[in-house]
Amino acid sequence: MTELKFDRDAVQAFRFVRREFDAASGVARLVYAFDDGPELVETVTIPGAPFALEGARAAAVEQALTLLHLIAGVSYYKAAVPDSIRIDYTTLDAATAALLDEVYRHGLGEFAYRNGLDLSGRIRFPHGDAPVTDAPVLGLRHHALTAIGGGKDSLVSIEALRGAGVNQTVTWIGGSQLIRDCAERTGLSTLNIQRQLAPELFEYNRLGAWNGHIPVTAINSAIMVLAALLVDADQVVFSNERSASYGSLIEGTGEVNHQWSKGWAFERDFGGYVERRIAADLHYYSLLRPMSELAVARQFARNTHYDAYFSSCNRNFHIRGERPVNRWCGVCPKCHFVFLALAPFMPKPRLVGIFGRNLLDEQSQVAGFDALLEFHDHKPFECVGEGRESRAAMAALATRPEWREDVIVRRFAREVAPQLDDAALSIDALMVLDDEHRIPADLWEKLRAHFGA
Ligand SMILES: CC(=O)N[C@H]1[C@@H](OP(=O)(O)OP(=O)(O)OC[C@H]2O[C@@H](n3ccc(=O)[nH]c3=O)[C@H](O)[C@@H]2O)O[C@H](CO)[C@@H](O)[C@@H]1O[C@H](C)C(=O)N[C@@H](C)C(=O)N[C@@H](CCC(=O)O)C(=O)O
Ligand SMILES: Nc1ncnc2c1ncn2[C@@H]1O[C@H](COP(=O)(O)OP(=O)(O)OP(=O)(O)O)[C@@H](O)[C@H]1O
Repeated sequence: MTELKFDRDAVQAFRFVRREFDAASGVARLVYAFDDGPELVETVTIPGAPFALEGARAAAVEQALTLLHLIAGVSYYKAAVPDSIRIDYTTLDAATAALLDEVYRHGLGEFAYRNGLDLSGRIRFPHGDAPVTDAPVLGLRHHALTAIGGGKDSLVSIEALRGAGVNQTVTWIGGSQLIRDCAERTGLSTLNIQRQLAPELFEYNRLGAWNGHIPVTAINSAIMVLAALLVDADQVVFSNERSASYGSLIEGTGEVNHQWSKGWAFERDFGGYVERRIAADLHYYSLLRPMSELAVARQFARNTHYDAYFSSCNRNFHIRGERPVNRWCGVCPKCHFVFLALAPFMPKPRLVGIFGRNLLDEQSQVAGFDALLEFHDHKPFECVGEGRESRAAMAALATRPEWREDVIVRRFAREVAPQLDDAALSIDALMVLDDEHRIPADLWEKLRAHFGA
């Protein structure tokens, strides 16, 4: 076997070499390379094969496969960030290139900031000027593929869809046992899609590749769109809340959003693209877009069914490496935020029971909570709510006898709250539902009261 070499500074071009889908096995192969280096092959396996594909459905699958190939390339492109991008097998149109420029530019925002790279004007997908045709209506079955991530958000969506009478298949990507347990706990039909990154990527990381966060929700979204066409479903449902559209405000840099591909701009542009260019009746939307994180937390707290199953702690989801012992590490920003967001809406013993400890009564956690409050620090690069949500939740706890003596709450009341405007600390203001979303009108009609009350 030849030894793998990688010099990120010597790379000139990132190549999208080819993409293949084998309908007999359900395996998609996404092939990339740097210059004339070895092929990097990522595989995605959709259960349910063999798939019978012909006519307009086969054409839509090919379009979706290409979109997935182009978006999933971000994991590899980031390793060298070369000036040139080449698509070996097709010429993109301007709209497709513009979507990809946006996904790479913003989706790699945190990566660029942390590595001190300036990506503005650097990412340009090549394109021609051929005219494009609108996607046909495929007559897809009225059915939702609902993405499940093991945390509270997707469980809120799943229960809301169930309540509204929408048929759904709970769907996840990857081999997480925790997500499988949550999915099975729903009692609904499930679909587990496997994904293997090209193993050379980990080797390249070891050899000094650029590394950092990638827009994983964009990749998962493109996988789910391909899966919807294959299993015949007309909706792909995510659970990204309004708060995901707001990033961390960094002094001297501006806004950097860790969760950009969970935000509204991505949902709007990706969802619109799917309907215009892949299948006119395939609808991609986030059911929680009108809601703040606190509104989602309130909704989750109304149901105890998942208490012993769910976890929002991302340390459960590493491809390799250790996982927390009891599903919650208790010290990361997501653990901090979810504990704080649920606290106003749950009896204290229930919440402490879920986490196995009271994070708000641990002196060593002060700095972690300060970052959430945007007090002496910026919002962490994690999927956590806005600073104003954390401040409102903490202010509510400061009025509750069962919480106000805990060290972090006491410190907030003493040192942070006096510097804040009381009017900006209202939880009620954060419960108002927003009108910016892509939820089908008839469904939203049924859910508005359910979410708003
Ligand atoms: C589990 C986790 O949080 N991972 C982030 C972590 O990566 P780490 O190196 O500690 O472990 P791995 O996840 O095992 O990744 C190994 C390497 O592979 C790269 N990689 C992974 C997946 C992929 O699709 N493409 C890749 O290139 C990865 O970059 C590593 O080099 O730190 C990384 C750097 O900051 C993060 O990129 C890892 O985040 C994962 C991609 C991930 O799946 N994270 C989700 C739990 C997550 O952050 N979800 C957000 C949504 C954010 C979004 O932009 O959509 C959420 O919780 O809402
Ligand atoms: N492995 C996965 N497969 C499919 N979808 C996923 C996966 N991981 C996350 N998602 C989806 O991505 C979106 C963002 O994930 P996120 O982690 O915020 O949600 P969650 O796990 O449902 O809740 P929480 O915010 O409490 O962690 C959600 O719609 C979630 O269902």
